[in-house]
Amino acid sequence: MSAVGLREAGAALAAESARFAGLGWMRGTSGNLSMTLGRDPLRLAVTVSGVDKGELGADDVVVVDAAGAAVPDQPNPASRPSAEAGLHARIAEVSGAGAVVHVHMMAPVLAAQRWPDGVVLRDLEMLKGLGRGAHGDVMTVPVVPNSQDMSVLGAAFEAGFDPATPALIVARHGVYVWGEDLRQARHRTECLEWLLRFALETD
Ligand SMILES: CSCCC(=O)C(=O)COP(=O)(O)O
Ligand SMILES: [Zn+2]
Repeated sequence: MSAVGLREAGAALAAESARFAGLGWMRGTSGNLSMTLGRDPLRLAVTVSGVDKGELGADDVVVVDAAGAAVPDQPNPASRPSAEAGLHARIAEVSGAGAVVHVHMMAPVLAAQRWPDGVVLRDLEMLKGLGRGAHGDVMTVPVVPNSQDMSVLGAAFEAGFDPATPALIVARHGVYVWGEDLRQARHRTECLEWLLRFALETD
């Protein structure tokens, strides 16, 4: 990808990050976002590591491979990709997603604590926001244990992957949501947060 194209991707990631930070879902330096740039070989634009994601600029982006490692010849060679880039890459590869969102909102972490075998959602209009039916359809959001090893998290994700469920909760950590692009991934994230809060507050 050209430096100009990567800058555009970085600007889109920065704008989305600012929205999530504004919602309080990327506190401190938490959270990270990615966009799929190419599939053969897999390439993702991912946010940089360890900075306030509400303050990103267009250059705060790194291109990574299928393992989440920075590829050679980056425009900003000093920038480190998100520590969770490897899981983004696995999700993008397995699901075909064009964008992956990872935020540290509270509802999925609380839900995973209460339902560690998966969070069951049913009979709610907001399920349509995740491509499901509002009646008679049951969506179980998978929960995997947290790990600092992205290949462990990636394997756990893949073992429970359901193409009709574009979300994964990492216990005591946060949530991953994906879609065909950043906008769809954001809408799904917003709807999932609503659904999880409903589940928690009505249980
Ligand atoms: C307090 S944030 C801990 C790391 C984390 O879970 C996260 O989402 C941010 O990691 P990154 O390397 O993308 O900054
Ligand atoms: Zn995280």
